[in-house]
Amino acid sequence: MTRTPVNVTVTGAAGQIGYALLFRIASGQLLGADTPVKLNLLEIPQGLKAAEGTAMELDDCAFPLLRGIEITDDANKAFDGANVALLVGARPRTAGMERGDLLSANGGIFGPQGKAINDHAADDIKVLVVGNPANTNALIAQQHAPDVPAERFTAMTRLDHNRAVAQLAKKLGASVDDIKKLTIWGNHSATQYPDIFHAEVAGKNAAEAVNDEKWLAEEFIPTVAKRGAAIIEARGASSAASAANAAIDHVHTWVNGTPEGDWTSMGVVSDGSYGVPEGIISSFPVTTKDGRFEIVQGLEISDFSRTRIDASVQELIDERDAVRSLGLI
Ligand SMILES: NC(=O)C1=CN([C@@H]2O[C@H](COP(=O)(O)OP(=O)(O)OC[C@H]3O[C@@H](n4cnc5c(N)ncnc54)[C@H](O)[C@@H]3O)[C@@H](O)[C@H]2O)C=CC1
Ligand SMILES: O=C([O-])CC(=O)C(=O)O
Repeated sequence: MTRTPVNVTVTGAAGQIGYALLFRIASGQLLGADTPVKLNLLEIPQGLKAAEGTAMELDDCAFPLLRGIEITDDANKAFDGANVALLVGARPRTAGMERGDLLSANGGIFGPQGKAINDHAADDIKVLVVGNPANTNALIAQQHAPDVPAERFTAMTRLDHNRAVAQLAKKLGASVDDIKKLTIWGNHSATQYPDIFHAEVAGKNAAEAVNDEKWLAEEFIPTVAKRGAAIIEARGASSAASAANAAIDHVHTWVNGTPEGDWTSMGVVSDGSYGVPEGIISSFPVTTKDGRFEIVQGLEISDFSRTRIDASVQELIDERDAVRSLGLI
């Protein structure tokens, strides 16, 4: 435990995901039990006091791995020397807000944060964007960081992945551990496509084990894709603990690797694989090793899957075109 601490920057630290996330990072669940961390918390001025309160509680946990907490409303300071950045803070959609307004408001956040990462983060920076619309916010940040390799900007679809694993396990009476190689394609939105055609349950093909295309089309896919809205409806607030858990999983897997015989889902910059236009940030099946990821190649895509992947990718293209026409990238 004599290692230099890893600098982890969290934006939106005083929000509900932040509250569910910071204690887990500080306890070692993000980077491992032998990796000390230093937390840099970025908030807007109105959020600073609540972030101070969370920092007091972090102190009170006496986490052995936590080597310091800085709180600021200045992105240049927050990302200074950052090795890992979790961009959680975003402008939520409020009543009467059009999509263009939402994209503009978030462009005003993720553009400057991307530039601050470009100018101040450590050379090995890894960025996860959680704040919605996550894929396009990640694209905006990436486009403002020309000196950072594009593949270091990722968007979170791990919550969707975990939701899909849980639903599939429930349907088959299997354990979540038995489910492998499930994929979320496309956007973190209601158009996402959770794909079980290459998934395995205890070594057998999951789609064959389910053998029920009606359940797939009418229950499984909509349940996973609309789970965020269902949580808001039930809880009166959006997913927070499960979103924080997925953020931990995403970074942990990116840093430590996917197990042999499995993959995960991450929103990553497309290299043109599977007909997804180069440059947009779309969810793909990926394997990770030594802090790098690779898009899984060579999967056969059925017509059922193709239509759904294309629809979600089209939404990402439309979002990219909208932020382009607003001058945000
Ligand atoms: N990708 C995914 O799977 C999921 C994404 N989300 C998204 O995560 C985001 C955060 O969710 P919650 O924590 O529940 O929201 P929240 O509203 O509780 O917290 C957001 C925090 O961000 C702060 N913030 C706003 N602008 C900021 C800026 N420019 N810099 C730093 N901080 C800023 C706010 O002051 C607030 O404390 C939302 O956009 C939500 O839609 C939520 C669940 C899943
Ligand atoms: O819709 C939201 O704000 C929350 C969200 O992304 C999710 O739960 O998947």
